[in-house]
Amino acid sequence: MENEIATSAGVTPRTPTAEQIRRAPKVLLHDHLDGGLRPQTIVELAADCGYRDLPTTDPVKLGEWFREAADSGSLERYLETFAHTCAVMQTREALVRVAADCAEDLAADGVVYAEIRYAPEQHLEAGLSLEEVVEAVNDGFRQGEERAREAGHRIRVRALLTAMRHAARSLEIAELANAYRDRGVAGFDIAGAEAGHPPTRHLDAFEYLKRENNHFTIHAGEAFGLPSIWQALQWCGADRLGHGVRIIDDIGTAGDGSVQLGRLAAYVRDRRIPLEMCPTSNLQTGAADSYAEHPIGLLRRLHFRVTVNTDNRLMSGTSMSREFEHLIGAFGYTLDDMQWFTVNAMKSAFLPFDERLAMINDVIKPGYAELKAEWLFGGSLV
Ligand SMILES: O=c1[nH]cnc2c1ncn2[C@@H]1O[C@H](CO)[C@@H](O)[C@H]1O
Ligand SMILES: [Zn+2]
Repeated sequence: MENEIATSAGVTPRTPTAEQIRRAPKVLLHDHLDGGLRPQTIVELAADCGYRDLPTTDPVKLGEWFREAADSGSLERYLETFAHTCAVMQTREALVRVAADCAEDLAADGVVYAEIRYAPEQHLEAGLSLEEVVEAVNDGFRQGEERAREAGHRIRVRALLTAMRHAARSLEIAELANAYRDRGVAGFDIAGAEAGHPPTRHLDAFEYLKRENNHFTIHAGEAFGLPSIWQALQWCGADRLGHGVRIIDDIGTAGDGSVQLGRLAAYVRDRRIPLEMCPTSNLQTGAADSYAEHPIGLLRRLHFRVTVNTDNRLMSGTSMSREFEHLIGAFGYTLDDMQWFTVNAMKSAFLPFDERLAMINDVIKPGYAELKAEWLFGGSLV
């Protein structure tokens, strides 16, 4: 789209180009390691480990298969596709490679800070210990950061350890997250099918993490409504909400356009609870009907602490740039809006405060300032 230039009164907000969106610094808080593999890598790892159940070994068709299979309107069916990615992530070499690819791909897409989650308990089939899984993934992230640096990109990656909500290992995984806290692991999460698996089943894990002054997020309010969000916050004490889209059910809009927040929605906004929103994933699992109708539009207008995320780049055929392209198409967002979402995400990261502040002031704001100034010079400043 053609960029408009300044009016005499000031600068008309311009629609960012695809290239600007890619180059803009972005922060990613909700992305699953086992949901972001390159199709080519899956095919090669399957051949290496003798996994024969892939639906196809053609990388292009495999990418399409994941997107279509995940596009079912149900979270449970969406999650079935992870059997294939987890199957090829069972050795140290495979985990290092997938984690390194992940960091490299995100950096090439302009992501400067990412928290990548995965469930260590899903990578033990070939005999690795939980510790070996964490160390392999950490090593992969360091390799990917290094490869990105060589390619001229800067990214920092931290891991979040996920426990599966239908299983019974959450306390053990929480202890693992705490043990690796100063070694690449920034926090904890629970994921998996939401209906029938309330977060309160894992209270001992959350209470342990709180006693240890550690951080956690909970997938809540994605496939299931307000009770799940309420439990995640008021029983479990989550620092952030994975998705949280159903908070919209506690927000009423009157005929005159005025908005009324229920007690829970008001609490989420007042306490600045970060919402890790993943628009494309939500369209696939039926949590929203279209980008234009996605609750992120209203929540951003109401100044909730909203962040933009990918969830599963493979299953959703997406990237951070693509998520922003969809939102810009639906809501007319500008670089200022992108910066607002990005600063929100950086403020909400599980990094120490001084590092978050430095990322905002020394990386994110200068990055956006440079992009916003380009129209003055008719091109890139670099
Ligand atoms: O959107 C989601 N909601 C709930 N669980 C998910 C979602 N995406 C992925 N996983 C689950 O998290 C595990 C660890 O990464 C994945 O294996 C998948 O089962
Ligand atoms: Zn998720």
